[in-house]
Amino acid sequence: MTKTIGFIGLGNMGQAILKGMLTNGFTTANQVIVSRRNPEALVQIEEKFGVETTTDNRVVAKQADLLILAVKPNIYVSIMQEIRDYVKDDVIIVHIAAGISIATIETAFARPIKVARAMPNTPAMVGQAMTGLCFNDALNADDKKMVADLFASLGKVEIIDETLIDAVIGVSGSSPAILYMVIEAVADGAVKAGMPRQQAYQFAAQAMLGSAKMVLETGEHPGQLKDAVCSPGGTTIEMVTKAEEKGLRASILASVDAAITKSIQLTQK
Ligand SMILES: NC(=O)C1=CN([C@@H]2O[C@H](COP(=O)(O)OP(=O)(O)OC[C@H]3O[C@@H](n4cnc5c(N)ncnc54)[C@H](OP(=O)(O)O)[C@@H]3O)[C@@H](O)[C@H]2O)C=CC1
Ligand SMILES: O=C(O)[C@@H]1CCC=N1
Repeated sequence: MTKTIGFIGLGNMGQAILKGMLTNGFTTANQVIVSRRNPEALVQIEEKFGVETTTDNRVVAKQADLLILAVKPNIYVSIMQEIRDYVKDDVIIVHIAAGISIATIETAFARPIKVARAMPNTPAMVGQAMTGLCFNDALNADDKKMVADLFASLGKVEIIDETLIDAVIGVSGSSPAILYMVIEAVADGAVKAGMPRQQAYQFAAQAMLGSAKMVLETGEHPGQLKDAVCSPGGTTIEMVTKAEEKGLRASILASVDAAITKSIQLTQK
């Protein structure tokens, strides 16, 4: 990859993407330029990743062939107004914000522009992202492949229709937050029984990882896998009974639905 990759904003998600793409060889540090407002944070970023930094978003806009907007959704439009006269003609804008449609980006640039909309998640930091990706019609096949390769370097990527992006936010963009809560709660149970906390996190997180791999690698229905853990009259069926009694499934479904609803509301604003 000989293209210059620019990041405007480099917080939690931007750093997860940058770390993933450098670790997995999608690009090299000398091909990346980053802007954000906080100069001390930029010094830390230079030290940690070896990339060029600036506080001037327009400097990044001028240099980038692929420009990743990794700021919060509420400032997307003002950032686009700030940079739109500086970006290269054939720049690819990579947009990762919840609640902002491709059409909003096209309108903000007020000219034909290549837009890739991605919804990754922070497990990109460890090469295990799940990303939903869609494009506008301005990208050619090579452009699409390049952006898909970028996200493939962070974990798994699936090309989706933009109509599914809100569902992706619920199922994988936001869901790590509640999956961490599940790990925390499962570990709390073990701590209650006397296990040291750090050890409990190891056990709980490995159980989550192993269960996820079982779903992905056996292709079996999650319900079948659950049934296989439940010995008749055993401990697990007691656990499952309590989880149902406490509304675990309904609560998770409602939580995912809340994230999706919020994403739809943000998009309609
Ligand atoms: N966190 C997640 O799990 C996911 C987040 N996303 C999306 O990623 C985007 C970023 O989220 P996240 O990384 O969590 O947010 P953070 O708050 O962690 O990062 C935002 C970044 O934007 C920078 N920033 C703020 N104002 C400006 C400005 N005017 N010019 C340049 N940089 C600016 C901040 O740095 P400074 O203050 O120094 O300017 C910071 O680096 C959001 O749109 C979100 O929807 C998508 C998928 C998952
Ligand atoms: O909380 C948010 O809005 C972002 C989008 C998906 C994950 N984090």
